[in-house]
Amino acid sequence: METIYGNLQGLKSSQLKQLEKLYHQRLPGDHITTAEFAQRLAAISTEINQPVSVYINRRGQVIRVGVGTPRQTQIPALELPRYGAERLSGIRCISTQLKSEAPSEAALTAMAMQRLDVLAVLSLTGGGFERRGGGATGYIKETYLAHLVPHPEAIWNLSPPMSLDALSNQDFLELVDGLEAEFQREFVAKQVDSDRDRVLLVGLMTQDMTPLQFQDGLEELARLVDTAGGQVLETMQQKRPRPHPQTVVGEGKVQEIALTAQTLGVNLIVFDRDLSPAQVRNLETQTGIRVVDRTEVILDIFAQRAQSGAGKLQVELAQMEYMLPRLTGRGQAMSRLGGGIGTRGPGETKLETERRGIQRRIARLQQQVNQLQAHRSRLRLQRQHQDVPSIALVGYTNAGKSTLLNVLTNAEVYTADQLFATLDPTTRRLVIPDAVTDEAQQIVITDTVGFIHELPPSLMDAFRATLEEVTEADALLHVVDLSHPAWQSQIRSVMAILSEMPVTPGPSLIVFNKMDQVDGDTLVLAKEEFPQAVFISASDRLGLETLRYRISQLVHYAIAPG
Ligand SMILES: Nc1nc2c(ncn2[C@@H]2O[C@H](COP(=O)(O)OP(=O)(O)OP(=O)(O)O)[C@@H](O)[C@H]2O)c(=O)[nH]1
Ligand SMILES: [Mg+2]
Repeated sequence: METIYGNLQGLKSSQLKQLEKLYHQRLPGDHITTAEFAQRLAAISTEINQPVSVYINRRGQVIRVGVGTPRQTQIPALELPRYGAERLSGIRCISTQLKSEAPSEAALTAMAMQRLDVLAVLSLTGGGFERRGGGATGYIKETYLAHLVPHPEAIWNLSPPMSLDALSNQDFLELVDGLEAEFQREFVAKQVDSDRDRVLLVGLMTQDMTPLQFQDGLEELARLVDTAGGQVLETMQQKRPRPHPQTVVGEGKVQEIALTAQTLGVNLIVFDRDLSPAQVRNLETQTGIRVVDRTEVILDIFAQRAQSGAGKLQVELAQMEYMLPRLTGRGQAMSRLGGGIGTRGPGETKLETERRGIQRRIARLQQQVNQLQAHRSRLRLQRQHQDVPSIALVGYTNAGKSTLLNVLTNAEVYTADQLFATLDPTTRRLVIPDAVTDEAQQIVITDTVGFIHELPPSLMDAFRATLEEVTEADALLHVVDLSHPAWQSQIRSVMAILSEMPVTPGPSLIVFNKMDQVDGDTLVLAKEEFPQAVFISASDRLGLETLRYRISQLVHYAIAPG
C-alpha cells in the first residue's frame, strides 16, 4: 500500500486510488517533469480542490505523494536520503496551488529546509478536460520554478511565471549539476576552519528571568562554545512564558532556526538550557542538525581538559550519568549527524552500548571515585597531623584562582583566559607572616575547578572528590573577577553551589580580583556590599601584602578552638 501524506479527510476512495497511482509513474531523469505528468497532477488536484505535492528522486521515481502544500507535506530532514550544506537532497517537489500567484514564503522555506533539488509550482485554472484517447489538459495556467542558491545574500531563486512547456523543457540535470558544483565550492571555502564546529546558539527567555540574566547567560554560553572549540556564527532568541514541551521554542521559530542553520551551513545547534531527550530528538528531526544543550558543552570542555587519571575518571562518570537517561533513540540520529562538541571524551565510544552496560560502568566508576575520595582524604589527614592549616581557592571559572595561586606560591599552574582551565586540584605550601606573632606561618593552599552558574548535577556528583578539597579546607578564599559585568550573580552562583555541598565549608573571605580592569563605580559598589573583602590584582601583583595578612587572620579565626 502506498501511503498518501497530508490531509485526506473527505476524499473518495476513487480519488485516493488516483493519488496512489501516481507512485507508479516514472519520470525521465533529465527533466523536472513532463507536461503529461504535470497535467495529470493538476487534474487530480482540481478534482479534489486541494493542493497536491509530489516528491521525485533523481532516478525519476515518485517517492512521496501528499495532499497539501509543500509545507504541509514536507519530508522530515532525517528521512531524506542525503542531507548537508554541501549538496542538495536529491529530491524535487512538484506542487499544485489553487490560486494564481507566486509560491508562498512557506513553500520556499519548506524547499530550503529539505534542500530540495527544485520546487516546481503549478498554478491551476480551476478546470480542464480529458483528451480523447486519454490524458488531461488545460488545467495549468502557469508555472514557477524555484531552487536554492549558494550565495550568502539570497537563499533561493524564484522564476517569473512561465508556461508549462517552458518548465518541462528545462534541462534539469544541467541545473542541479551546476548548483551542486557551486554548493560544493562554497562548502569547501567555508571549511577552512574545518575542525571547528559551526554553531548556531539558541536562547529562550522565559518569564522567570530578567533580560540581563538572559543576556549574561547567552554570552557565557557563547564563551563556553568557543572554549569547547566551536565557532558561533549566529545567535537566535525567543521570548516565551515557558519552554515549549516538545521543541523548547515555538514551531515557527524551529522553522526559522532550521532555515538559518541551512543558510549558514551550521553543523551544530546549542541551546542555552537543558533539553529533555525527546526535545533533542524532535529538534534534530525537524532541523536535520545535531542539537546539544549547555550541559553537554560543559561536559565536552571537561572532557577535552581532563589530563590526570582522576580528572578523566570523573569526567567519564559525569558523561555517563548525563547520558544514561538520554540513551533511547539518540544513537541513530547522532551517528547520522556526525561528531564534534558533545561527542568527544572518554564516554564517546560507549554511546551505542546498551543501558545495562552503562549502568555497570557507572557503578565501577563510582567505586573508583570513592577510592579517589578516600585517597585524598588520607592525604588531608596527614596534613592535619602536621597541624598545617589549609585554605582552598574557590570562585567562578576564569576568576583568576590559578593566577593567584601562582603569584602567592611561585607555582606554575596552567592559567588561561578560558573557562575551566583548571580541572585537577593543586596544593602548594604558602609561608606568610603570622598576623598575631609575626613569625613565619605555614599553610597549604589548594586551587581547584572553577564553578559556573547552574553547574550540571552530574558534574557536581562526579567531581565530589575534587570538591571535597573545598569542604575539607579550614577556610576559603572566594576569588571574584570584579571586572566581569555579571560579578554579582557570579558570587551568588558560587555561594549557591557551596551551600549545596554535603559538608558545610569553612569561613570564607571574598577576594576581588582584576582590580587593574575595574572602574570607580564598580569599586564603590563592591566596597559597600562587601565591606570585609580584599581587593587585588593577581596578574599585576597588587594588594598581595594585605591579602597575606588577611589570610593569616582568616586562618586564626577558622582554627581557633570553640
Ligand atoms: N586583567 C587581569 N587579568 C587577570 C588577573 N588575574 C588573572 N587574570 C587573567 O584571567 C584569566 C583567567 O585566569 P585563571 O587564573 O586561569 O582563572 P581560574 O579562576 O583559575 O579559572 P578556571 O581554572 O578556568 O576556573 C587569565 O587570562 C588570567 O591571565 C588580574 O588581576 N587582572
Ligand atoms: Mg584555574
